[in-house]
Amino acid sequence: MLAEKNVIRALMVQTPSLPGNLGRVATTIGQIGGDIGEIETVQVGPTWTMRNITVHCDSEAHLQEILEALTLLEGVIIHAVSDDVLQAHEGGKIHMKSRLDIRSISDLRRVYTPGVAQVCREIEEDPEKARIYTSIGNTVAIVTDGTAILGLGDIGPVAGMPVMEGKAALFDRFVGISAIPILLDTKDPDEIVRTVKNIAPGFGGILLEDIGSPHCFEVEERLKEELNIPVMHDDQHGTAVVTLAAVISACRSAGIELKDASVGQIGLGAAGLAICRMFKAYGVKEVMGADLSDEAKARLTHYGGEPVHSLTELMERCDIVIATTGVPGLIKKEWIRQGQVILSLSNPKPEIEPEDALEAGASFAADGRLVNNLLGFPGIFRGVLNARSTKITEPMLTAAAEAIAACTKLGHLVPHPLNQHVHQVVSEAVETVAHSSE
Ligand SMILES: NC(=O)C1=CN([C@@H]2O[C@H](COP(=O)(O)OP(=O)(O)OC[C@H]3O[C@@H](n4cnc5c(N)ncnc54)[C@H](O)[C@@H]3O)[C@@H](O)[C@H]2O)C=CC1
Ligand SMILES: CC(=O)C(=O)O
Ligand SMILES: [Mg+2]
Repeated sequence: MLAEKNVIRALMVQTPSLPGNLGRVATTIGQIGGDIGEIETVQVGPTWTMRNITVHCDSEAHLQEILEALTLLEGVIIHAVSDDVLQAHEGGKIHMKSRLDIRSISDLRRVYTPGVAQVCREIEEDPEKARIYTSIGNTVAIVTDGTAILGLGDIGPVAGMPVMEGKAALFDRFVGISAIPILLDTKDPDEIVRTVKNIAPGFGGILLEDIGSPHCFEVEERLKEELNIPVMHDDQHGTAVVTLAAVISACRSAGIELKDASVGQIGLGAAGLAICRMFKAYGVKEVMGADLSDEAKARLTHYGGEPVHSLTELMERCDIVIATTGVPGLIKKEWIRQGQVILSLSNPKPEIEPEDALEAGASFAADGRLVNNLLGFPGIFRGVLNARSTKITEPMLTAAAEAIAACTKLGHLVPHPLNQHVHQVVSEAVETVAHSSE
């Protein structure tokens, strides 16, 4: 089984400035099974070169093995080893910035008092003008109660903040939306709904994130009903959109008719139930599901899916298997059938490593790093905010999934997430549906 390379370190490495020396370092790292990420030249001396090399290792012991091997190389000096991920998080990942420069007294009077009072009056007379004269229409609240942070479970909202900051950074990077994490010190659905309603005037939309099931279902439904701005639980619908897109692409490459295929979902929580609902709504006839909870299985039945008794039954019967349980290593290699599509989407660790699934005979396999809701939520919100839509509807989500699939290369499951084009096409697809239903 291939290990997971979850230990990421930046090595400050000095080598002689002669051809082949970087090659010696890279070969040594590779021979011991380390994966090289970024290489940055930070300083060039008279006879030496200093580089920052990011290395992905299986464990601390594996890292030590690599360091020891490097120190045996003649002329190579390791000056520092730092934790790249922790370092990137120092001080947090986001920061609210002024769009206007404030240098003179007249700037001050225009941006702040007394000038600002005139703008307040305009908005008081016509609240719609808040869309023009404030950032509200381009701002999304990322709301969590910390109860299902990735697959780490109920670790609380503050421990979940790095995820929320990450989502905010992605909103900014991909679609220019300003997003603000809101951490809730309550898990009570009534209180969550009341709090989100009370803060909603400051936002153009609400992204619910990592709120556990089953209370996430009630919270989202009530907020959608009671607010006149778009609300979406990312773990449900963002994930369902990207999963459907990946499966459409897999079927296209494998020449399978998706609607006639049997789809099996392991884990019927927030992500899993929404995936089943989306496949049913897309016209897939056979959608099966497994969960430890009888209530979760009853919800699947309510939406037209078929609960199965065991994971092995599901693995035997389904052409396409998706897992969102948060349980690493849940799917055994020996359960995989030749040609199956296996999407083990739990973060930070999947139910089966894609390499293992492929080795066991899967035709396509991916984990939650690749098939990730980051391909969906930025464009979906850009689209509804552009259209000034008050809802995110099922046809919009289907259009988003089809847009992602349409810009996926044959043989791939999804487009590269850093490809700006995918976020733009999702946004355009959602906006088009929003305008057509006005
Ligand atoms: N790749 C992506 O874009 C996304 C991945 N996820 C991942 O999916 C996982 C679950 O997230 P949520 O649905 O929000 O959590 P959740 O807590 O709502 O759902 C998890 C479900 O899995 C079930 N489960 C747990 N162990 C099981 C087992 N051994 N067999 C069958 N069912 C089992 C639970 O009963 C529960 O219904 C997390 O690891 C999360 O990171 C979630 C959203 C997006
Ligand atoms: C990607 C994501 O939203 C999750 O794993 O919870
Ligand atoms: Mg999430």
